Amino acid sequence: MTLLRFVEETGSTNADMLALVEQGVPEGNWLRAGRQTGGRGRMGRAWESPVGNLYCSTLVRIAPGDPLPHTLALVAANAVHALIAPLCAGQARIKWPNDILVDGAKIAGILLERFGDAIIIGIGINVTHHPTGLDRPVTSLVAQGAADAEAGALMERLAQLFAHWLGIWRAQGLDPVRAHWLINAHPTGTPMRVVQPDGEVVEGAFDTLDRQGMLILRLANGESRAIHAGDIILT
Ligand SMILES: O=C(O)CCCC[C@@H]1SC[C@@H]2NC(=O)N[C@@H]21
Repeated sequence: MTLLRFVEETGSTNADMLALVEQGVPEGNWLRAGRQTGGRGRMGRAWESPVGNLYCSTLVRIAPGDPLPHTLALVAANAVHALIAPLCAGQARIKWPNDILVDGAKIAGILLERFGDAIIIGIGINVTHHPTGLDRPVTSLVAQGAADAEAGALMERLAQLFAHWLGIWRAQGLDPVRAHWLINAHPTGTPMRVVQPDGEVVEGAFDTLDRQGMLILRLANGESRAIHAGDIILT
């Protein structure tokens, strides 16, 4: 059963969900905040969180037989893409591992954090606002022409879409989730630069996503490189 909770303001819905997980909260719970004062992004970055955008977190308790936990990033990306794509004037695509871009500008981000058998999945969607002054293009649903988009209504639809893709991941495994992700991600051959967590930068072209959810990069010399973590810059 899905349970949606709302708070006007918090530090981070991921941090709050972590506290709920420690109290034993079951799967299916969602927490949404109107604004965050300490929103967390990937790679230790902050996530600007003014009123008007969607900030929410849920949890999945890993059960025996589940696919690899980190592949929940693909479940979340499929759900967020399905929510956003029909509302945007431009083309929405998934960027590995789990950003959603519209015509190359970031509109949503997903942050997975693990606590014991629980994976916390935090989702931020730019609805009415997007940050300015970044070194990368960003956009929002309103900037994409979805003038009526509203965070609360989006939250309900997102919870349904996430439950749908989680059910497929559990019942059928990663393959159908991966296949759908590939249809909606950057096409094979897309040039990209990968900044790995240790700072190493690798240039290449997107080849595919392997069955562990790793990005397979084709290097200029024809070799393949499997990337398990990093920041992707489309070049
Ligand atoms: O860097 C990214 O792309 C991931 C951003 C994730 C932001 C969301 S907003 C709701 C949840 N709470 C957080 O503190 N972060 C995530």
